[in-house]
Amino acid sequence: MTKIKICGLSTPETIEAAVNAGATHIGLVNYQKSPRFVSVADAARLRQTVPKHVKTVLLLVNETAENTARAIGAIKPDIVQFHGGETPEWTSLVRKQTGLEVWRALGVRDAATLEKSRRFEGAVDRILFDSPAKALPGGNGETFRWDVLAGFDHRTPWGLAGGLTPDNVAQAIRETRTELVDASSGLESAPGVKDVDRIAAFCKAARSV
Ligand SMILES: O=C(O)c1ccccc1N[C@@H]1O[C@H](COP(=O)(O)O)[C@@H](O)[C@H]1O
Repeated sequence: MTKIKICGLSTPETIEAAVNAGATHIGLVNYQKSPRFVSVADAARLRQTVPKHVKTVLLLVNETAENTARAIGAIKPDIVQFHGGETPEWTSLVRKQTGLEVWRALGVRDAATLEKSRRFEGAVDRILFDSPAKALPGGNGETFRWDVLAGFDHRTPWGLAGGLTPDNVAQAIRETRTELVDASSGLESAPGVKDVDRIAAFCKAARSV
């Protein structure tokens, strides 16, 4: 069964909707420029509402060591997702010091950029292939050419992100054979406002494959 991460949740109601729809992971975005930003204090409260069988992913972008430690200590996520320019040395260090699962997002432009993921072998638990950064480093609602992933020799577990919606997620899974899908802005009625019906439709479509 494909793992499903619903990211950028900011209310107990939408977390409950994602859990009830079958999400395996929920994401909390602690990045101030995002319309999905949740403060450390709010994220810590929201995290308490997530049942144990669902993993909580804390998304950070180019944070300082101090802020990273503070956020992890307060929120106690299961997974930390780095979505900026974090180095393999940094992801490795966080992984070792916290014992948490660590993911790193990479923007895919073409086949050559996939080679970049090699740098993170042994330094992360999962690579998230996303569209290249635009106004935001992620959460831009844009897909990339999934065929670029075809034939790539993945040596690290990976997931697919970038512009996934209830309408394209089944095709994305069939085409890429990804074991995890991650969606955010495609499940909203307005920037930062998650739509519970779209969350349910997304999970249903992902589980149908
Ligand atoms: O969601 C955001 O605002 C965000 C901000 C900064 C970095 C990443 C962000 N979101 C992540 O980007 C991918 C793709 O999102 P989308 O489905 O295209 O909207 C996903 O991992 C989001 O969690």
